[in-house]
Amino acid sequence: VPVSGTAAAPHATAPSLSALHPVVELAAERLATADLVAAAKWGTDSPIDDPAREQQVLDNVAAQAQQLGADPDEIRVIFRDQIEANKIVQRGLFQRWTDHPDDAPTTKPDLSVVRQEINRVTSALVEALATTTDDRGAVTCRPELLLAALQVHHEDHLDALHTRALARALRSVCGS
Ligand SMILES: C=C(O[C@@H]1C=C(C(=O)O)C=C[C@H]1O)C(=O)O
Repeated sequence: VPVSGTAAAPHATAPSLSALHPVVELAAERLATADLVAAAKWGTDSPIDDPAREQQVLDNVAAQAQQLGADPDEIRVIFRDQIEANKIVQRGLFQRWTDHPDDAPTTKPDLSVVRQEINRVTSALVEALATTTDDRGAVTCRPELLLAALQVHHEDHLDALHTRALARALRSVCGS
């Protein structure tokens, strides 16, 4: 009798994914870019908070939402949370690197290149939000979101800092 969950078929008995799984996965992917942003800013004059760039991000997602037939204001609110969550990770890493200089990054990514990656994930997340408008308005949204968050937490091996930031990022996904 074959043992279930062996290396040959690791996902054979995996539970089905919640409709909101892509939303959570992309929110986590966007948060993963915060590590690169923090490394790009560490030891430079670039501040963690960049209000002009934030405005650009919010205007872009609102315009994309409009094109996709989603509610631009709703998408803006959700992205304010993505931005706050991103800064939680950056601040957490700055604190960690201040306390433990040996953990500080030794290479500095180019912020403009990292922002291109952020733009890509941002756009995919707006799409995922637009296609889950009905799921996000349903009474099942919160349990589905929690299930998806637990799955992504497990899949991505999120540490405490990224888990806390992910919870912040998902605050308004089911409405406020
Ligand atoms: C990610 C950055 O840091 C902050 C977070 C932003 C975001 O999540 O889009 C935008 C600007 C900054 O306030 C960045 O500077 O690009």
